[in-house]
Amino acid sequence: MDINAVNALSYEDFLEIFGNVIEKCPIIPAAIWIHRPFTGLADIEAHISDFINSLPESGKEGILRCHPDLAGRELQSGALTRDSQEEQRAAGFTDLQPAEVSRMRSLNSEYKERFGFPFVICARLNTKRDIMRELLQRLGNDRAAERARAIGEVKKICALRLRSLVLSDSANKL
Ligand SMILES: NC(=O)NC1=NC(=O)NC1=O
Repeated sequence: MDINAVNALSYEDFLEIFGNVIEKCPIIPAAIWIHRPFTGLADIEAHISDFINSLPESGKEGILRCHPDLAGRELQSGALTRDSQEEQRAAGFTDLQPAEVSRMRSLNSEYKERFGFPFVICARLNTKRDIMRELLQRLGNDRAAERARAIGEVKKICALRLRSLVLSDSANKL
């Protein structure tokens, strides 16, 4: 789907397609729709980033809280969104050993205990080993630094989701 096709979408179709580029936060694409016509993928990303950056700390932490844990309850119960299921599978979280599952569960709860929001990382850009190492390392950050780091990861997840939505369609067109 090229950017002209994106710009021609009705609001409903735009939200249907782009509603989950930030996990379970349709308000963000709903808000940036007003900025069309977009000049390209980078323009959509920039408007999403500006919207997120404009939020107070509580809003940024709210976005983080909309993310499912990696290898968490939602994964175990099959309650993940399609995007998240695919990302967690790609990083190797769908076939963990029981010991790895409990390790992730205790690290995730230690992190949540410390920061008040879940550990978020772009799973597609990391292996499960990288992620466990990052989780341990980031536990040492202060809250403000960790909030900023996690929001940076949300933006990476969004960028990859946008690309797969827009480019995959054009790939079909080739
Ligand atoms: N807590 C998380 O980092 N969750 C996730 N990261 C991804 O890339 N997909 C997820 O579901």
